[in-house]
Amino acid sequence: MNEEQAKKRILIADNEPLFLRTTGQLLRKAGYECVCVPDGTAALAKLRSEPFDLILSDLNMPGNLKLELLQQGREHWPHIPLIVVTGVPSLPTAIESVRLGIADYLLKPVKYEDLLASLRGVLASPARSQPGPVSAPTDTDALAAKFPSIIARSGPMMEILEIVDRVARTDTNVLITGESGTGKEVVARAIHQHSSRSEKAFQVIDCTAIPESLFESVLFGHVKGAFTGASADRDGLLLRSDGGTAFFDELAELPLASQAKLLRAVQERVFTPVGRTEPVRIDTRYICATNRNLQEEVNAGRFRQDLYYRLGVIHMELPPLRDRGDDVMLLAEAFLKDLQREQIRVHRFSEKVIEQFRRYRWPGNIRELRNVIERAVALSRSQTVELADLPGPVRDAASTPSSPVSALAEISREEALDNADQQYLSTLLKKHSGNVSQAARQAGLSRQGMHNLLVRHGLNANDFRT
Ligand SMILES: Nc1ncnc2c1ncn2[C@@H]1O[C@H](COP(=O)(O)OP(=O)(O)OP(=O)(O)O)[C@@H](O)[C@H]1O
Repeated sequence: MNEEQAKKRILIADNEPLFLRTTGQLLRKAGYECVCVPDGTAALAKLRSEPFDLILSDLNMPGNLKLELLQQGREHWPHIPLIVVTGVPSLPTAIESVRLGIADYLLKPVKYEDLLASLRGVLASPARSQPGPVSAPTDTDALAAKFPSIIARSGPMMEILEIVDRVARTDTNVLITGESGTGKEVVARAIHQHSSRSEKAFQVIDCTAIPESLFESVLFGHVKGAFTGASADRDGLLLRSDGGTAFFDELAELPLASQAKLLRAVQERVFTPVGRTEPVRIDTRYICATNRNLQEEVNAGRFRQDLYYRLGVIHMELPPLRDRGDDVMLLAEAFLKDLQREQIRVHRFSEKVIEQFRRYRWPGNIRELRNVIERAVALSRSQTVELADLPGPVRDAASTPSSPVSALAEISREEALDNADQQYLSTLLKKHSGNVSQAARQAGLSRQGMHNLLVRHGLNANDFRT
């Protein structure tokens, strides 16, 4: 038994007798002192009469059906970190728990190792595990001003900003989903910048850029001589996020074997560099992003459920730009203003352009909007962006298609080539079932080059997946 643990007193509240008994026994064996109670009311009574270092609480139990234990616990004993264990995950309660400043949120059945890892992590970082309850939601202007990097005013985005505001104050792992170009990385950075980890690194880890065979070495590092070519000790990407945030982009692309290795680092908060035997302890918050539906990936056996639960404690789905109402014009004006620093002569959009911006469906979302505006500003011959400065798909959105011959007669050579390019890319993506890397290889382009072309033509590789 370790001295440190022997001093820690844990209050366990759960109305499942079996869970209560076994958890109490296991944690006592691990050296903790445990007090077990069957409901929220008994837990509050214990808190009033005895000192505790941590509360482990069920969500759905008598005396906590309206989150009384969580609310009063955080209000009267904000110094005692609280871990929630629930059998019924639900977004509203997860968000509400986060709002109240809970330190971790675990799903039943909880593996004993996961529980221990969570307890140790929370007890080891007291300053961050007690973010305290969050004040009432601020008004729209104040919220928008708080996150200047996220330009938004629409209802769906204000809800997102509220969640960003809340989760930034906790250490909970966050999964951000949404179509390509909806701002997942922008949101992840905002969470980091407003968190207690903001002084430390925000480390981007692009899951598509790490070959499966090098995953451990790239992520965890290696020692000199660990394998052929390892000529010196090298730290991995994960270590750079120690004390800060690791942002795993395109998480769903991670092969299953790599997922298993990542799971250990996430749940046990340790990893072992290649060629070493001693594990390294790490204090990282995970924010992950993907444009796939991770639950579907789990159902299809392509993504580990345990990792999904660990990383997706809070799940935020970013709305596509077409569902953000007039945010499209807010963003367009902001991008135009940005560009004016270099291109002072263009400073407004014509009425018809504004109409098309509102009508077009923006499959490449905000990234596409930005590219369209950059292109238009470069092409524009006056102070106003006109329809002719927009690429074909945006200009023609929702207009009745004319016959190919008359359509061709109306457009410039550049546009005709543009259209042919778009058709070529569609055929290529169809052939490779939406696999951008394969399509890029056949076209003799880099993956990024292909990605840029797709955005320019308003194509989404996901639409070609089979
Ligand atoms: N709300 C926003 N306000 C201002 N700029 C934004 C906003 N959302 C996204 N952007 C800009 O749009 C571009 C794409 O954003 P980002 O890379 O965060 O999207 P993403 O969803 O992570 O894309 P992908 O899925 O392709 O990785 C970036 O240039 C970013 O700065």
